[in-house]
Amino acid sequence: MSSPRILVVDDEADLRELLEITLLKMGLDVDSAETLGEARAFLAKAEYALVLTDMRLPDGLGIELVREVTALYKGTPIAVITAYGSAENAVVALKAGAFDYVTKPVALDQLRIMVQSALRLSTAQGGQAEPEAGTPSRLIGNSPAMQSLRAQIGRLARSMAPISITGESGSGKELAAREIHAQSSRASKPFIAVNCGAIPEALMEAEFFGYRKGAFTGAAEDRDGFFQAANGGTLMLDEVADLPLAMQVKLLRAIQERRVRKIGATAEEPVDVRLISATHQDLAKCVETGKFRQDLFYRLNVIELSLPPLRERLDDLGILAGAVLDRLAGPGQAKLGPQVLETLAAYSFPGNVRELENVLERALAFANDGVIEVGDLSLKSARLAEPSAASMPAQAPVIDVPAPAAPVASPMSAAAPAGPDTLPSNLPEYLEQVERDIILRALAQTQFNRTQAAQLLGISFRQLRYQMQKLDIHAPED
Ligand SMILES: Nc1ncnc2c1ncn2[C@@H]1O[C@H](COP(=O)(O)OP(=O)(O)OP(=O)(O)O)[C@@H](O)[C@H]1O
Repeated sequence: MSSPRILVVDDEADLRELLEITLLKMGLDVDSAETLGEARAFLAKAEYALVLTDMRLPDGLGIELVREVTALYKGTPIAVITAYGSAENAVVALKAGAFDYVTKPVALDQLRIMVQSALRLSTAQGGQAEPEAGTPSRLIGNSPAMQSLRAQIGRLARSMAPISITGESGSGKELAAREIHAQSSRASKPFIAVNCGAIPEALMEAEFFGYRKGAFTGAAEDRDGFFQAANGGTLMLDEVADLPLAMQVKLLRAIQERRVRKIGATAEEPVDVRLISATHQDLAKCVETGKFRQDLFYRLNVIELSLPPLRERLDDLGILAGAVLDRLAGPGQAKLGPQVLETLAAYSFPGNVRELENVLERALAFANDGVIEVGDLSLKSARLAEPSAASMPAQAPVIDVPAPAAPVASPMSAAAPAGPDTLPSNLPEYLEQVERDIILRALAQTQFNRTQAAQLLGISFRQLRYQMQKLDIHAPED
């Protein structure tokens, strides 16, 4: 069997030679072109497992080749070599469909990592441009929005370009990120999702980059961070807008250098991580208000993937509800009674698919013989959707379900001040009690619907879940 063949396109003889030698040593066959014209001639004659092109060539720009290869040789990944610090070129190339990039001076360890990743792509998918038709997706739904989303994911899975996923809370951002990873050549490596809003600022650097034994008090042994844990795979930065500015600087550096340094280590180590970020906030607005760095935004936001809210794809309600019930009760064991789907379609689902899951889980607990009736639903009447010809029954029903007994906030203990002028005797304990009290009140108000409680409190579902775990708050049936 012949070795995979790589096409190198560069007019600088020294660099070309270095690339050729490195690739040959990896057991690969190499063709070299000095110009776009020569590269086109090679491409017309042979199939390549990777094209690696410089950006400036005597007869044009490498980006032209990126566009041509992306359009004409769909199964062939193309990567570009960009000048150091030229984030713009790298981002433009990735947007145009480049698989990846390396910066000059070319670090050979990074080059090898990139080439291996391109080779995995051609072996994993046999050089196909799209994932095989019929591959089951985790993202359920047949609405046009979901079909287009799945097609985009299929294309995005084939590149290293950082993706920024936007969408309301619970709309499936993490699920989409997992799907991209699962369809990529990185699927056999880890997918690590990090909730940036849930990590205390003081621990962030250690959590992201790891530390060496003895780096600080309590560092009893070497520990990897998220970047090392996700090496070869995908790192999802969820709620990325919550990253403090100091951490944004460090993250930007790690992305630019593709290297990280553990706290207490002297040397940096290369990391091969595909980044996916997600937020339910408007990141561009965060840049305007100075909360998020422009340069990091530019690096993370190379490709945008936007998830539609559930209320904009109500056609999917039936299939989603069916899948959720099958998962909760076993296949075919539970179903929706008359008018339930219409009732659900009249609700605006601010918490999206997650809220649908919560609503059905709760309803199933009230349901007789696995048949959910309208009365088993506990939807907030205030949140019913604006009427829309497609989805609304004539009258939006108002459903009031008695709240199951939710724990009631306990009175403040001795840590609390006796009056407005007295100070608490133990501030952390006091603050914890205040937080617990507020969370419990929000949960009681929403009949323990965590999605709605998080909304009431203006925090994300994950933040609420994290705080509940921290404060040891459980749902009544837990
Ligand atoms: N299209 C879908 N098909 C099936 N399940 C879905 C879909 N979209 C979301 N879900 C389910 O909804 C729940 C929430 O999804 P996910 O955690 O991906 O949302 P998110 O947008 O990342 O939420 P958050 O903004 O709170 O982090 C999960 O249980 C997920 O499996």
